[in-house]
Amino acid sequence: MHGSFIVSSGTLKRCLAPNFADAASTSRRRSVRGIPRAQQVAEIERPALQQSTPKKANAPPGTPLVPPQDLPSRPRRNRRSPSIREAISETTISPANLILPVFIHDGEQNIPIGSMPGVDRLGWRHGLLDSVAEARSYGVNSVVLFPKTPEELKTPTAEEAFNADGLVQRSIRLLKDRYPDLEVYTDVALDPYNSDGHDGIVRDDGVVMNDETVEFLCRQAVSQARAGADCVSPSDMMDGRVGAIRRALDREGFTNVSIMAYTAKYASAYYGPFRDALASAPKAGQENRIIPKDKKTYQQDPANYREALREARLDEAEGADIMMVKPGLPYLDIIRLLRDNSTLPIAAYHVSGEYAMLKAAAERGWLNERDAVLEALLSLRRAGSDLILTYYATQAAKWMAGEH
Ligand SMILES: NCc1[nH]cc(CCC(=O)O)c1CC(=O)O
Repeated sequence: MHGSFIVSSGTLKRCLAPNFADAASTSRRRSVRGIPRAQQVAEIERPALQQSTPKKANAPPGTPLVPPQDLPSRPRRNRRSPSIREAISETTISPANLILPVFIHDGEQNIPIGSMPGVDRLGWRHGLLDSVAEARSYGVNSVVLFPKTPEELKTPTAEEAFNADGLVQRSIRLLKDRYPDLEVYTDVALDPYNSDGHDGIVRDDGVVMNDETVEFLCRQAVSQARAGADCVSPSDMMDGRVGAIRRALDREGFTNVSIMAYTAKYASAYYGPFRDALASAPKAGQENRIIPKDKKTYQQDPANYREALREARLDEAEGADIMMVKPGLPYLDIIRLLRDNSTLPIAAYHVSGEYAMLKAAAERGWLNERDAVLEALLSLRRAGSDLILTYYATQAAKWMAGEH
């Protein structure tokens, strides 16, 4: 193995650093009249270094300690073998970092989702239990639940969200009954239950009402906690909801239930396949009512960076246990921003559109799916996230275990 790295220094200079080698030999040959060569290098090429570098006792005055052409910087030495690369690898990822989002419906069959090949709406009993069992067998022990609500149960005020016997509440009980050590996360927002397709309650004039919505979110979070959820995750982006939910949970005795806040959630085009999966996109307006066609009055503008820090300070002060950035790859700078400005764990949501892009390219043979997915997830970790929500969770854990 080492043999492959033994190349004559002349060849190395020609192959790897032709410009550097040329520059070094030219400077040696060049002579400036009346000045000794060592001094020429020192005075002409490195005046600043000459002043600050300590000198060997017996070296002539003006001799730089390390003439630059004799100590070329070669970062490739630290990449030359798998052992050295592994030894100095800065970022790791393991199945324990992953949270699997699952779509569930109130039926028995698993139903494929067109824009997310490989992901199904799971039958809430067997499909869900099987999927969780498989994830756990590869070390993924966290799930977050997203329900597909039948249209007839949706209302403008989304009461189904806190039905004690609703699909999510039943599914939490089923999961915690079977796997008490499973970490069950829930989504807190009204969109899967709201006939208008918004995360909050829409007034007739089209305003998504903040404080009224927060009251409903508190009831939703408490009902999920009562069913056994370990962590509730407000994804609605209403103001003040983290503090209100914290107080509501504590008042009901759920001081151990945590809150993973969607802190910096952007009004993104990358949620398209998710809204297909749940039929939860904003609905068209009606004659007597205005319904906003997008979520820009509550989700953040993709152009904004500082705003994420403002949201993070609020969520932290209001008692969030984990802060999330969403989507993932297009927002690596925001993950890093939060990481550097908080001591809380940071989560990243590798969303449905990111999954769909990778799948589509892989299906066409344009990307190596395994390598591209693991690189994407590693990048989310490198940017500073502790947890990653990804539809690839089980598959990625399989790849990490060396399976195909
Ligand atoms: N509050 C709803 C919610 N929770 C998670 C996602 C998107 C997740 C994904 O795209 O994978 C959305 C969609 C939205 O805000 O419209």
